[in-house]
Amino acid sequence: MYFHALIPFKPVNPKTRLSCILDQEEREAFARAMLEDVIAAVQKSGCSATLLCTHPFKHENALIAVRKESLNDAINWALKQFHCPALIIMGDIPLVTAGDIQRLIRTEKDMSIVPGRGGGTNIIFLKKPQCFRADYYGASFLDHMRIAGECNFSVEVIDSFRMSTDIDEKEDLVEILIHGKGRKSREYLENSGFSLAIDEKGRVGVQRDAHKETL
Ligand SMILES: Nc1nc2c(ncn2[C@@H]2O[C@H](COP(=O)(O)OP(=O)(O)OP(=O)(O)O)[C@@H](O)[C@H]2O)c(=O)[nH]1
Ligand SMILES: C[C@H](OP(=O)(O)O)C(=O)O
Repeated sequence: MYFHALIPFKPVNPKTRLSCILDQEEREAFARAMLEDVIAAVQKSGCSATLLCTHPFKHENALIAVRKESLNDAINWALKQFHCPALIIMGDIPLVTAGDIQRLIRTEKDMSIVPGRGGGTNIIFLKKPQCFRADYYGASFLDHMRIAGECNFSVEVIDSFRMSTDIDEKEDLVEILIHGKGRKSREYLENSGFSLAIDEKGRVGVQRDAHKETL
C-alpha cells in the first residue's frame, strides 16, 4: 500500500526543551538528524513524504510545504488537500521503522493512532483525512480520540515503544543512545560527545563530553 505521509517540521529554533544541553545551532542539526531517520522509515515503508515546514527548507527525498500558521492550523489545512489516506507523523520519533509504519497503515479500522509519552500523539493514520481535525498540544491523544468519536471513526490504538518514544527532554536522549543503532540521530549525539551515564541510584541518564566536536 502506498500512502502520503505528512511530517510537521520546525527547522528554526526547534526542540527548545533541549536548550539545557544543546545550543540553537545544535538543536537545529539534531532536529534534522531525527527528521532524516523518520523520512528514511517513511520511504522504506513505501510512503512518500511531505514536510510541513514553518520556514523554507530543502530535502531531496521529500516535498515541502511552507506554512506559517500554528501546527494545528497547518495540519488542518493540509488534511483538507488529501483525497486519499494520510499519515501524520512527527519528526521527532527517530526510532520508528518502516515495519512500524506498515503496521499502522494495514489497520482494518478507519484510523490508527500511536500515543506519545505524557499525553501527546506521535502518529495518526487516517483513511478519510478530510473528515478529521488535528488538535495537538496538551493531552492531544485524548483530544484525538474524542475527535475520532465525533467523526464516527473506528480506531486502533497502537502500543509501540519505538513509535511512542518522542524526543522532547534531555532524559529522552537515553533511548536514542540505547536503541538507535544505525540512526542519524544517534550518530549526531555520539559525535557531539553524548554518552550514557548511570547515577549512584542506578538510573540511566546522558552526559556530554565538552571536548568533542559537534557535527
Ligand atoms: N509545521 C509545524 N511544525 C511544528 C511546529 N511546532 C513543532 N513542529 C514540529 O512538530 C513535531 C513535534 O513538535 P514538538 O515536540 O513540540 O517540537 P518542538 O516545537 O521543536 O519542540 P519544543 O520547542 O521543545 O516544544 C516536530 O517534528 C516539530 O518539528 C509548528 O508550529 N509548525
Ligand atoms: C505536538 C505535541 O507534542 P509533544 O509536545 O507531546 O511532544 C503533541 O503530541 O500533542
